[in-house]
Amino acid sequence: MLQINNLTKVYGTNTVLNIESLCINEGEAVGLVGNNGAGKTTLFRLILDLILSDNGEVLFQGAPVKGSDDWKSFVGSFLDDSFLIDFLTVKEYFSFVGGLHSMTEDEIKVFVEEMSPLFGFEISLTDNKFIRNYSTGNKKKIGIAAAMMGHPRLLILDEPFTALDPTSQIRLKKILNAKREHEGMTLFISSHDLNHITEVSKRIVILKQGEVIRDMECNQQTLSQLEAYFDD
Ligand SMILES: Nc1ncnc2c1ncn2[C@@H]1O[C@H](COP(=O)(O)OP(=O)(O)OP(=O)(O)O)[C@@H](O)[C@H]1O
Repeated sequence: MLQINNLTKVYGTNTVLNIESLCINEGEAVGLVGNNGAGKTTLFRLILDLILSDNGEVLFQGAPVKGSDDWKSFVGSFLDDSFLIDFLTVKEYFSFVGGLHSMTEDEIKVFVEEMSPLFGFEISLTDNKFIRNYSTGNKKKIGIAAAMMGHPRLLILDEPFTALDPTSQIRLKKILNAKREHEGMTLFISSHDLNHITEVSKRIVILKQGEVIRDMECNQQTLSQLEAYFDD
C-alpha cells in the first residue's frame, strides 16, 4: 500500500531522515517509535506530501504521492492542530470534512455517534463553541475523528495519545483496533507511549536519527524489548 524508497530529508547540513526502504501493506497496523528528534513527524510530513524530500519517493498504491491528489481521499491523517480549522464549530468542521468525502448530514451524525465513546459529553454537534476554544485534548479528539471520516484505507496519526485523558486513551485504542479489525483500515501511528503503541500495533518500526534501525512484528515480548531498547 505504502512504499518508501531511498527517502531523505536534509535541513542545513543535517540529514534528519534517511530511509532506504519501508513498505506498509494493506491492513497492517504499524507503530512508529523513536526518541525526540528521531524524524517521525518528518516522515509523516513527507508521506503526506507536506514537505519536499531531498531524494527518494513515497508511493501510495504504486503511484507517487508527490504533486498528486489521487491518494488523498484514501488517506486520513492528523499530525497537529494545524489540521483543524479553528474558527469553525465542531458541526461546521465535520460538515466541511464530511463534505470532502461526499458524506450526507445524516452520515455525519452517524459518524459522530460512532465517535461518542471518545467524545464523551465534551464534544457534540450542538456545541456552539469554536474549535479554538476547546481544550488541547478535545481539539486532538476532534482532529483524530475527522481523520477517520470517509473510511480512509490508511490512517496516519502523530502521537494521538498525548494530551488525552486515560478514558479517552482507552476508548481511542478500542476504536483504532476496531477500525483495523472490522474495516481493514491500515494504521501508521507514532507514539512515545510504549504501552499504548504496542496495544494498537502488529508491527513496530524504530527510528533513530532518521534511520529505521528496527522493524519487528509484535509479540508478547515486544513491550519489554522496547523498554530494554529505550533504557539502553
Ligand atoms: N523545518 C525544520 N527546519 C530545521 N530542522 C527541522 C525542521 N523540521 C524538523 N527539523 C529537525 O528534524 C529532526 C526530526 O524532527 P521531527 O520533528 O521529525 O522528530 P520527531 O521524531 O517527530 O520528534 P518528537 O518526538 O520530538 O516529536 C529534528 O532534529 C528537528 O529539529
